Amino acid sequence: MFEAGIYRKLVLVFLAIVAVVQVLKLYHIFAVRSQPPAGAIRDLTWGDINFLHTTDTHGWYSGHLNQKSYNANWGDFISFATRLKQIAAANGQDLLLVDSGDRHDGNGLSDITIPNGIASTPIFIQQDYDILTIGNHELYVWENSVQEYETVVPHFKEKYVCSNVEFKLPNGTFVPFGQKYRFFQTPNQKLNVLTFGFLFDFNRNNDGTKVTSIKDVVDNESWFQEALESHPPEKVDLIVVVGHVPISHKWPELFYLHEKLREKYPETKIQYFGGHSHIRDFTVFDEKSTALQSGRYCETVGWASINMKDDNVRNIRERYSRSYIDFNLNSFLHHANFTDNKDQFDTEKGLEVSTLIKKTRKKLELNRPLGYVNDNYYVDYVPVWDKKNIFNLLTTKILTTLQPENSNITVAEERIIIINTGSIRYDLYKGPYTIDTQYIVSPFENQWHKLSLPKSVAVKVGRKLNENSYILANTEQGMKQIDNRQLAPPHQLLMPYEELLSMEKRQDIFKYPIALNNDDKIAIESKHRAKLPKGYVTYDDFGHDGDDTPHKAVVNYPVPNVVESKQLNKSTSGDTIIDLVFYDFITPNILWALKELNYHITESSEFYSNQYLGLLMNEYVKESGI
Ligand SMILES: Nc1nc2c(ncn2[C@@H]2O[C@H](COP(=O)(O)O)[C@@H](O)[C@H]2O)c(=O)[nH]1
Ligand SMILES: [Zn+2]
Ligand SMILES: [Zn+2]
Repeated sequence: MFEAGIYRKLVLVFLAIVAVVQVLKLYHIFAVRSQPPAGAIRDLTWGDINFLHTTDTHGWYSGHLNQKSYNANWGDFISFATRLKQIAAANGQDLLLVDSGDRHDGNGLSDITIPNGIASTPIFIQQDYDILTIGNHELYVWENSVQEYETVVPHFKEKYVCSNVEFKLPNGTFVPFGQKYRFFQTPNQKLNVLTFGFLFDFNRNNDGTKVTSIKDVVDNESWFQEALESHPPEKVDLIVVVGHVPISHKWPELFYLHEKLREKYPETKIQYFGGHSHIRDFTVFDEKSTALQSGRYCETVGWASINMKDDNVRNIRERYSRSYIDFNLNSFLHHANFTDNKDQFDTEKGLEVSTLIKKTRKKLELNRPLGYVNDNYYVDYVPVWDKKNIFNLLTTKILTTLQPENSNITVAEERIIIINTGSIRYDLYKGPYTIDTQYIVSPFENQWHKLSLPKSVAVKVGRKLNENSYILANTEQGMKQIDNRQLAPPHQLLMPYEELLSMEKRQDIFKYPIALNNDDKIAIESKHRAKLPKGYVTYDDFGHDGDDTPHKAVVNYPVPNVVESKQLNKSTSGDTIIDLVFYDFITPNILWALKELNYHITESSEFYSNQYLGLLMNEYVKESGI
C-alpha cells in the first residue's frame, strides 16, 4: 500500500515536470516568434506606395570597408533602388526615394577636398531621388551652401523641396533652396502628393543663408497657408514631409507641424521622414500618420509602406509597415530577389558609380596608410572613462601633444583643453590608419582658441557645459539659443547625459533601451540572439522587429557634451591664471558657461593653434601608433 502511494506520487511529479517543460517549450517558441533563424532576413512588407529613405549619409558613399554589415557602396544602392522600382512597377505600386540631408562631414571621400563635397557630391546625385531636402551640414560653411544651391538643387530640380531655408543671391535677396513645396502625381497609383521639406530650428548657419523655424513658417508665412488653401483635402491623397528633424516624441517640431496640418487635413494620410539625430526610429503620429528615420553614415536604408485603400483596417500595422535595411549586399540582393546573383542584380549605372568611387578614392589616396591602430577605441560602446573609449585616448594622449601655433602666443604653465564630443564622429577601429580614418573620426578643421582664466573658474567650465538645458543666451551674434545638447554625439541628442547617467545605475537599461515585456526579454536573451552579429536592435513605436537583419544589441553608454584634457600642476597653490583652450566652434557655449559662472571676461578669445584634432591624431599615429 505504502509503495503504491509513493509510486503514484512519483508518477504525478514526473507528469507535472513533463507538462511544465512542454509549456515552457511552447512559450519559448512563441516568444522567439519574431526572431527569424540566425542569418535570416526579415522580408519587406509592400503597400500601395513604398519609400526608400536615407539620411545623414555624411559622405559614406564608399560603404564601410571594414564592416561587413555595411559593405555596400553607393553604386550597389543605385542598383538596389532600380530593382525595387521595377518590382513596384510590375505590381502597379509606387516606390519613391527620399533623402533628408547632411551629405558630408564624416568621411574622407567628402571631406578631403576644399571645399568638402566636391568629389562626393557628383557620386551622391547619381541616385535617382524623388524627394530630397537640406541638412544642417550644408549650412555651416558658405562654400557648402553654394555647392548645394548650384549643383544639387539644379540636378534634382522640382524634386528638391525646402520649406524653411533660403539662400542669399548676390543681389542680397533670399530665395529657397529648390521649391518650398511640391504637388505631384505618382506614376503608378496616380496618387496626388503634397510635399514639404523642413530643417530643425538650426541657428549656426552661415550668413549667406536664412533658417526660419517650422513654427514661424506654419504660423506666419502666407505662402504656407496659400499652399494649403490651393490644395484642399479632396485634391490631396497623401502629404509627405521630408525633414532634417528628429521624429522622436521628445522632439516637438514635427508634432507642432502635424497639429496644424491636421486642422486642415483631418483624414489625409501624412508620412514624415526625419534625420539629424542619427538613429533608426519610427513613430506613430496618429492612426493615419507615421514617421520614419533611417540612421546615419550609409548603415541603413529605411523602408516605409502605406496601404492607401484601407477602409476596413482594424490595426495600424495593416496600414503601415517599416523596416531598417542593413546597407549591405546580402540585404540588397535578398530584398531585390537576386540572392546569390549579384551579376544579374547589378545595373549598368550602379556598376559605373562603383567604378567612379574606386577611381575617386585612388585619386584622393584615401587608402594611403599613415600608421596602425592596435586596438578598437569606441565613442560609446564602453564608458567614457574606459581605456578603450576614444575620448579617454584623446584627452590622455593625443590632445596633450597640441602646441601653440608660434612663439609669440603667450602660454601659461597649465592648461585645460575642451572639445565637444559631437566633433568625434565614429569609432576608431583596429587596423591600418589611413587618410580616410582621420576624416571618419574627426573631420572638423576648427582652429583652437584660448582664454586666460583663473584656475578656479576654468575648472568649472566643462561641468557647466555638461548640464543639459536649452538656454536662450545673448551671444555676440545676438539672441541665440545655446543648446549644449547639440555638442554631444548626434545619436545621444535625445538622451541627455544626466538622464543617461541616472539610468546607468540600472544596468538593465543598457540591454533594453525601453522597458520590455517578458516575452521580449526571452526573445532577446534567447540563446538564438546571443549568436547573432552585434548591431542595431531598434525599439520603436511598432516594437522591435524593424531591423531587417536580427542583431545582438550593442550597448550605448552616456557621453557628456564636452570632455577635457587637463594639464594642471596639483602642487601650485593659489588661483593661478591658466589657459582654457577650445575649438572655436564652441566659443558661444564657452562664453555662455562663463556668464553662468558669473565670470566677466575682459578680452575676447585669442587664436592658439591651427593644429586641428585630425592632424594631431595623424602625427600621433605616425610617431607611436595607437
Ligand atoms: N567641433 C565641431 N563640431 C561640429 C562642427 N560641425 C558640427 N559639429 C558637431 O556635429 C553636430 C551636428 O552633427 P549632425 O550630423 O547631427 O548634424 C553638432 O551638434 C556638433 O556637435 C564643427 O565645425 N566643429
Ligand atoms: Zn548628421
Ligand atoms: Zn544634422
